[in-house]
Amino acid sequence: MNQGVTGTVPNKTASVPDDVEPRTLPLGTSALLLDIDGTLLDLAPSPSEVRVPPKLASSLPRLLSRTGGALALVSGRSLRDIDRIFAPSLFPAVGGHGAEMRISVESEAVAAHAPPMNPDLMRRFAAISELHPGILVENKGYSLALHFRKAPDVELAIYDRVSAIRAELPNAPIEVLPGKFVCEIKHSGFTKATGVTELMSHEPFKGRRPVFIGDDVTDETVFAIMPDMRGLSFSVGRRAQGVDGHFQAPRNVRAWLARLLDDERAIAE
Ligand SMILES: O=P(O)(O)OC[C@H]1O[C@H](O[C@H]2O[C@H](CO)[C@@H](O)[C@H](O)[C@H]2O)[C@H](O)[C@@H](O)[C@@H]1O
Ligand SMILES: [Mg+2]
Repeated sequence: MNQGVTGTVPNKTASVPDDVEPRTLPLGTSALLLDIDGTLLDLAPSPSEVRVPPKLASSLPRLLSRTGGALALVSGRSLRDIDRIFAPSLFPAVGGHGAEMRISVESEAVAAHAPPMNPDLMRRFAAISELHPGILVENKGYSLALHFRKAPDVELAIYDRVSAIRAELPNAPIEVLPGKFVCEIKHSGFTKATGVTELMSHEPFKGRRPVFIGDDVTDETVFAIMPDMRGLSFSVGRRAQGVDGHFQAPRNVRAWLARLLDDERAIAE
């Protein structure tokens, strides 16, 4: 059996054809780095309404074991939220777009890379939700997300208010991160890419080939560093520039992850 990755695009600047999924991976030498919302999980009307399908709940712990612990969730969500969603399973994770990190489920130690957001600033940004009852505030402690999926018409008004607050505080170490029907205000100085770079410097990730799958603009920082790490990247639901392939939807990612376990069984037999 070919244990390499097939179906990759040689010229990374070329546009990505339809559904160029990797066929299989050698789990013994790969590190699986997986975005959550829009990649592993289908999007839901609100952050608390996402569900982990039973098959994924079963395949992720098995993949964690088959990779010798080198599987990590790389998310904009806080680690607390990630653990809630995947309970009772626990995974290594980069949370809050690089704001926090847990390298191993054995130690459970969490490294924090961002201080709590200034309470006054937090209050001012949260008050933007008064624009419309459909705006949902997600307080991550070190950052704040304003969700407008239920009030899409207020997107511009939200960004205007955020810009006005930032203009009053030009030296505040914060930046604005747009996502899917969400405007997030976070500390500057860390990203999913800084998180992944740090994670990959630790055992059991160190020395493995990273394979990152993500769906959103915020995942582009990781797509960009994969070539320097001899890694591979795959986008979901859109053909992002510079990636090695593309999954049509989260269900395709989940099916591929389940197939990886079957492939490994075939290799062992
Ligand atoms: O980096 P990710 O794991 O993809 O997380 C990105 C953000 O995901 C969540 O918000 C998004 O998903 C919600 C549930 O499907 C959806 O309702 C919302 O519109 C999306 O923006 C999460 O709430 C954020 O904290 C993450 O940053
Ligand atoms: Mg995502």
